[in-house]
Amino acid sequence: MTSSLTIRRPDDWHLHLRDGAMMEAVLPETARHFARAIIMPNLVPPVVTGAQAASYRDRILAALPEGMSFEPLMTLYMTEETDPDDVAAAYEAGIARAVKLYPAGATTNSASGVRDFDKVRPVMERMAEIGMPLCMHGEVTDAEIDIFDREAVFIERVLDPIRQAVPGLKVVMEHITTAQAADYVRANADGLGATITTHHLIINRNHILVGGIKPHYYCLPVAKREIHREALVAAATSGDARFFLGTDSAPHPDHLKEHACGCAGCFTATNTMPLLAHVFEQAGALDFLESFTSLHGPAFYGLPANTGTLSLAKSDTPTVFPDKIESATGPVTVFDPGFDVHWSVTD
Ligand SMILES: NC(=O)N[C@@H](CC(=O)O)C(=O)O
Ligand SMILES: [Zn+2]
Ligand SMILES: [Zn+2]
Repeated sequence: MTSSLTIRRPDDWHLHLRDGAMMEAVLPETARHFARAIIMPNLVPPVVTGAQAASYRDRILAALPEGMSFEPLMTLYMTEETDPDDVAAAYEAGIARAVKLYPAGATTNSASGVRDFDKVRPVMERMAEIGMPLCMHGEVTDAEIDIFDREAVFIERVLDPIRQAVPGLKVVMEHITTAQAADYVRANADGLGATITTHHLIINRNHILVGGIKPHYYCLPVAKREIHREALVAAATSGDARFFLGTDSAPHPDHLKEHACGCAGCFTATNTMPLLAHVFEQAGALDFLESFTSLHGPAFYGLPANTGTLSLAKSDTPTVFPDKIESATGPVTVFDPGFDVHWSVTD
């Protein structure tokens, strides 16, 4: 039985840090274990321009506690007015690493996102030329499409046509939740990757709905059937370099989760690494944990892997994680996997 493990320091390729008091509360939770993260731009107002991304990056670095090191990798929120020159300049200056596409209305703070994909074609063409990745929230928003089908329909109606129309565009399918998404990634070798969250490797839709509604398990894309969770575990633990960790850790204060119209998002920054060690061990794939959390992401983004390490150990007694993180905007519930986890981060 493996009881300890040292891997290269991991990165999080999809993270929500928010801003202000919430950012101060959640940033140490990520910086404690992760060297870098792709920072999502869905603030209010969104981070659209290179100048906005640079000032958001400065606010993140200013909020970082003494003695912690962390590199935020910034993204730009794509709108129908996004200027290709501004995007290219921000990429070339190292200010922005990727652009994020939210179909308008698909998720938290996506109202300024894209309605007409033809309008953003020039930006995507420019990105393909310079090799800048496009991160996609892959769900259609049509009222008549069932929420559990929105990712699969997005692949057919939006993602595949965009990839045909803009050859060479590097795309990350963010937080994939279906077997169809994993299959699509595998079937398309060139410049296509996918992030997988911690929580989608653990919960299926029953966890949200059976025995009473569990608002802390509600996120977008919503967790699907068990067969899809199994497909995600198979993809994440396969060693296939196109799949890598993006926690999508998305803090909302409890009073907005435990609400008649509860916000979407699971907060997993605090316990992601022990949870993943558990999931990978259960799948008999502990040897592939490092490639999923620390090697495939940098390779996709064209960055070096981290030189530092992270050590985990397994003990006989279950690890106790905090139930909540306190913030000046209210407590944030830490994702509860619903089973005992014996792994913890030791160093
Ligand atoms: N995943 C979520 O359920 N919520 C995210 C937005 C997103 O990543 O879609 C958030 O910003 O709260
Ligand atoms: Zn999303
Ligand atoms: Zn997200």
